[in-house]
Amino acid sequence: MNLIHLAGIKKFYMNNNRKAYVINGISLKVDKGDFIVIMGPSGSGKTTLLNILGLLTEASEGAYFLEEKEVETISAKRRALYRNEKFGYLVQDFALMEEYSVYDNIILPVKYFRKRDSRKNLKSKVDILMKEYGIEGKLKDKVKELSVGQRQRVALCRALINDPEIILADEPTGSLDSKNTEIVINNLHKLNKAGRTVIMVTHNQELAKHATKTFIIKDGRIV
Ligand SMILES: Nc1ncnc2c1ncn2[C@@H]1O[C@H](COP(=O)(O)OP(=O)(O)OP(=O)(O)O)[C@@H](O)[C@H]1O
Repeated sequence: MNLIHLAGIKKFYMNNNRKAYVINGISLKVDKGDFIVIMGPSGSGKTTLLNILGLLTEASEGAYFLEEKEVETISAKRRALYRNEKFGYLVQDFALMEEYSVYDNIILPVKYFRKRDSRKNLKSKVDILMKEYGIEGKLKDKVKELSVGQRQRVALCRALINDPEIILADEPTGSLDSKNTEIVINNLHKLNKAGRTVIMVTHNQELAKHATKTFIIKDGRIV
């Protein structure tokens, strides 16, 4: 069973009453345990594709099968649940809330979509993750007080708080020096080896060498 199957996906935005296609007929398959790398020039549609994969953006045409269920046929409510439970997101510059505590940043995905966790349960999940990534003791610190390395670990904890099967990473190393890039990549590899599927957009050719599949996108198509 494919974890993900995209069949002829297109996405357009209206520009002066005309359809401007940013994704123009992409078909691909992702298997459980894959480490997928998506590359391509700036503006080629990589982020849009990642957002479609992560159920953040709806495709305009084509079919998206998630575990063989066509996403279109899933109710909006269930889709939101899937989005939050199946996917963890890691983005460039981490998109953390600077003025908030580490704890509040990590639980953000839970806060928005899932109320089922008791406070105590949640706290213990956060503790386990923070320990795993060596930032225990930073729970109440504001993110703006942290180093780059600590921030990236907070971002990883946030991506993992719902124990997602799939990690979507959009240029997670884009703004990092080589040491921190290596740490992020090693962490993604560890998570992949532990059974999580990773889909990563990157400009860094070096990082593609670990991929199980690499897709090069140009003008909204796989080339
Ligand atoms: N909401 C939107 N409305 C209109 N056009 C959009 C929208 N979002 C993205 N685009 C356009 O879609 C194209 C693809 O954008 P996308 O961000 O997916 O590219 P990318 O390959 O990730 O680029 P980069 O490497 O620079 O981040 C761009 O031309 C962009 O301007």
